[in-house]
Amino acid sequence: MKINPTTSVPGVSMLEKENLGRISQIIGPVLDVAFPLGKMPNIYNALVVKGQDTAGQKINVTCEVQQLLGNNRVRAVAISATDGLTRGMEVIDTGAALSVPIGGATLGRIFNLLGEPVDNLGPVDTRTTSPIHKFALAFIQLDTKLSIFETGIKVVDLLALYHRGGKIGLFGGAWVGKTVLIMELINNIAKAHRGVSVFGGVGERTREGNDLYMEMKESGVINE
Ligand SMILES: Nc1ncnc2c1ncn2[C@@H]1O[C@H](COP(=O)(O)OP(=O)(O)OP(=O)(O)O)[C@@H](O)[C@H]1O
Repeated sequence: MKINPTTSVPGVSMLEKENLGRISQIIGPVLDVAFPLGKMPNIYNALVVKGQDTAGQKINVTCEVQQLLGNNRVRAVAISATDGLTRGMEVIDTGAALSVPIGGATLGRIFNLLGEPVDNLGPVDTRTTSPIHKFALAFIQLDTKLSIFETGIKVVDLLALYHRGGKIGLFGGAWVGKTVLIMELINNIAKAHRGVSVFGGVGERTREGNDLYMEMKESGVINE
């Protein structure tokens, strides 16, 4: 059974309660969690830490299992800050990878990595969700007719074509224009199509993510 940690509110379902672990080590964003014998979560499962820090503030941190360490321990990476987490805290295995909303309702919206809207434009229809880790399509399912995904950026469309339905990464040295290029892509694609859905990654916590967020705010792509 798949559970979307972002939609399993309020509280935690009984199924989630069944598989509880405890934090055994925290190093920055990396958590080691010990689970009962025979109840190890799978790699990529989402774990949720809910509790209170020493100041009484509520904590709700989602992590993703990256490694099985042996001795019933897993190593997970937190998707948000781990401030306030302490050893011994309860960790819930949600039994599934993180899922995010997909489909028409997501167009023109901006989400964090948990699939929660961060553009203050209200809730999004979360009936159709998809896990963030999936197997790639089989060759026979792929469209054999290649087509170009036009970006409207001349140098890209001419020299480094994007394949429709493919994935792209943007790598470059410091201050060479990665953020500007991403902004331009978002802007052109949103105008050319019905909109664009933006899912933030761990970068949300980095200066890169903040730059992007601020620029989108200034250019009116998001309202806040
Ligand atoms: N095509 C361009 N022509 C002129 N200036 C540009 C161009 N692209 C980006 N810049 C300028 O270069 C600077 C760096 O751009 P940007 O922030 O997009 O780089 P970055 O690669 O994302 O940087 P960082 O590695 O620090 O995240 C900015 O001042 C931006 O306005």
